[in-house]
Amino acid sequence: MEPYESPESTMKFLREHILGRGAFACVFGGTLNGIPVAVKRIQLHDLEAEIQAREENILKSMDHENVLKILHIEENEDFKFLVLELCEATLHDYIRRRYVGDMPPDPNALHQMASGLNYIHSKGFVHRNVKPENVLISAKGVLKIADFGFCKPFRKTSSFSMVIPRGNRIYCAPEFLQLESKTNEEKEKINNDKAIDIFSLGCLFFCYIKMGDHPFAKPGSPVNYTVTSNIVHGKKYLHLAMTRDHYAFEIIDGMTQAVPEDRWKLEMVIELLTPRLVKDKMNA
Ligand SMILES: Nc1ncnc2c1ncn2[C@@H]1O[C@H](COP(=O)(O)OP(=O)(O)OP(=O)(O)O)[C@@H](O)[C@H]1O
Repeated sequence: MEPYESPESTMKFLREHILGRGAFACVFGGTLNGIPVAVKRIQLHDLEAEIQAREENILKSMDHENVLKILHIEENEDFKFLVLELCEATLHDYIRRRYVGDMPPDPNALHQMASGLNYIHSKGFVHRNVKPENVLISAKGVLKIADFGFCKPFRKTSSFSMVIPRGNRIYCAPEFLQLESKTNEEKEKINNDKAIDIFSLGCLFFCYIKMGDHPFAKPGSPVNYTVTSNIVHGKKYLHLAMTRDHYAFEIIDGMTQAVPEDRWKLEMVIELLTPRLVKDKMNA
């Protein structure tokens, strides 16, 4: 098949070279100025203009090692193309053991994810869809938070959709899962709160260390829809799957507190994941 060649730039990709698919996009391997890149192709009529613009504007404003970079944007009458730095795999692939390339040591991987998310928060955004599929792994084994389709500026009261990301909800905070039953004012507060991302990242940390397990799934039972019910009812099984003296126990427990105000702040998580403090904890 002929490659897609942009009429306005040096972007090229092969339609059969698919790196992944999401609910709204197909991602292809391609090149820009001869350099390998990922091209995220979004069907224009599939998405409201506001959502399309949101992802590209947010990505353009980000510059951090642990946040996926956007290199170029263009569109034709049918599609928008977001040209992104190329990664090798997602954390989902790693957990499923489909990716066996370079990875940082576990505490450093957690540190990288927390640093990327903290940067996103520092720029005034809540990501709202932190899950293994949305953390990418670069060829050098650097972790990058990606997919800003549900990301939202906080503090801004807006007509922003209150919809919970579709698909897998097992990383959603309890207050986020119960959004439908809330008043508009409560919905606004929850959607604006960085604490929903911190809860998701806490679940993701556990899933990463335990290669697919979930802190709200009974050890040995499948990680399925019962997890969301356990999250809502505060049934956490962390202590059955990880010893209390594990360097990450307190951190994950703190990040997955039921009450948003009680959840640990990312600054504290990042500090406790510095190599010196992890070493002290491991030697204690
Ligand atoms: N920069 C990249 N490098 C390599 N693969 C990528 C890259 N970006 C995305 N992918 C692959 O494409 C998949 C879909 O991408 P993405 O999550 O951005 O699409 P989406 O439609 O916004 O997804 P969602 O359904 O989560 O909203 C990812 O899970 C990953 O496998």
